[in-house]
Amino acid sequence: MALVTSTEMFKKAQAGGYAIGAFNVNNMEIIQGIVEAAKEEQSAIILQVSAGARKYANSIYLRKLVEAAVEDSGLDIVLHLDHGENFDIVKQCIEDGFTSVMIDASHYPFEENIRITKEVVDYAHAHGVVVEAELGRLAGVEDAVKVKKEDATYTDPDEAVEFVERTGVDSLAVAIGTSHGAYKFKGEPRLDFERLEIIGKKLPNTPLVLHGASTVLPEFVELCNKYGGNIPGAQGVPEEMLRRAASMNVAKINIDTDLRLAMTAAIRKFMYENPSEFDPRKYLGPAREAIKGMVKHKIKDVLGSSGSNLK
Ligand SMILES: O=C(CO)COP(=O)(O)O
Ligand SMILES: O=C[C@H](O)COP(=O)(O)O
Ligand SMILES: [Zn+2]
Ligand SMILES: [Zn+2]
Repeated sequence: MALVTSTEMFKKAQAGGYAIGAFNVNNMEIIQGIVEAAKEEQSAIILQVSAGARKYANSIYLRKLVEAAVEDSGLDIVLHLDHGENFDIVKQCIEDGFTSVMIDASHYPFEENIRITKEVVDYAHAHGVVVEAELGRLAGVEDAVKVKKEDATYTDPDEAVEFVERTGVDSLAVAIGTSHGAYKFKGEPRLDFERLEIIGKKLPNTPLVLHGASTVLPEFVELCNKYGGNIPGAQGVPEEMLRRAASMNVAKINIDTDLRLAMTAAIRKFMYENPSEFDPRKYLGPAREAIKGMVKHKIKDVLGSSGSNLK
C-alpha cells in the first residue's frame, strides 16, 4: 500500500487488455466515493488533480486526503497532475509528492510541445516521477479554455513516434475524436479507431491515454433535469467504444464529467425531496454514494480493471 507510479499498472493493463480509470478529485466525498468503489473491486486507480482542483481545494488538502485514502484502503494509488500547463506547476506537484504528472503543451506547435515536454520529462524522471504528455488537440472545455471543434486536431501517428522518441515520455494522450465535458457529439458518436490502431502498432510500448472519455449516462442527465437541472442534449462516448479502446493500447481512461453528473443528480434529488433539510452531510452522503456507484460501474463494466490491484 503506497502512492505509486503508473509504470507497473500500465504494463499489466496493456497485457491484460483492460484500462486503469483516472478519476478527477476535488473534495473529500469524491475521493472517498472513488476509493470505496476501488477497494471493493480491488482495482488499481489513478486519482488526478487539475489546476482548477488545486485552486479550489488547495493542493495540500487534496494530497493529505489522498494519503488518507491510501492508508484507509490498503490500495496502491497513483496521484497524478491532470493537464499541467507549464514546468512550474509540474515542479510544485513533484515537490508535493505527486507520483505522476501530465504536461499538456498540445496547444503549442510540434517543436515547442517537444521542447516543453522534454524539459518536464528530464526533471520528473530525475525525481522518480512518470510523465504523460499530449499530442493532437481535443475539442471541448478544459479549465477556462474552450477549444472549438474546428481547432481540434487528431494525433498524427508518425508525429507520435517522433514525439515519444525525442521526449522520452512515459504515456501519451491522443486525440481521436473524444472531447472534454458533457457535449461530445452532435449526431452519431464517432471515434477514429483506425488511427488508434495505427498509433498502437507504431508505439507498442507506450501506454496511450484517452481524455474526454465520460459516457454522460442518460439516466443521470435525466435525473439532473427532472430535479430542476437544465442540461439539454448532453452526449458522451458510448461504453462499447471505451471497452474497445481499453482492449487496444489505451491503458488510462480519464473520467470527470460522469462523476460530476452523478454527484449533481444525487444532490438535486435530495434537495428537491427534502426542502427542509440543511445538514450538508445529508446530501453529501448520497452524493458520495452516487460517486461510488458510478466508479464501481466503470471499473466492472467498462474498464475491466476489477482485481488489478492484486495482479
Ligand atoms: O479528460 C478528462 C480529464 O482530463 C475528463 O474527461 P470528461 O470530461 O469526458 O470526463
Ligand atoms: O480535463 C479537464 C478535467 O475535466 C478537469 O476539469 P477542471 O479543469 O474543471 O477541474
Ligand atoms: Zn489538452
Ligand atoms: Zn483531459
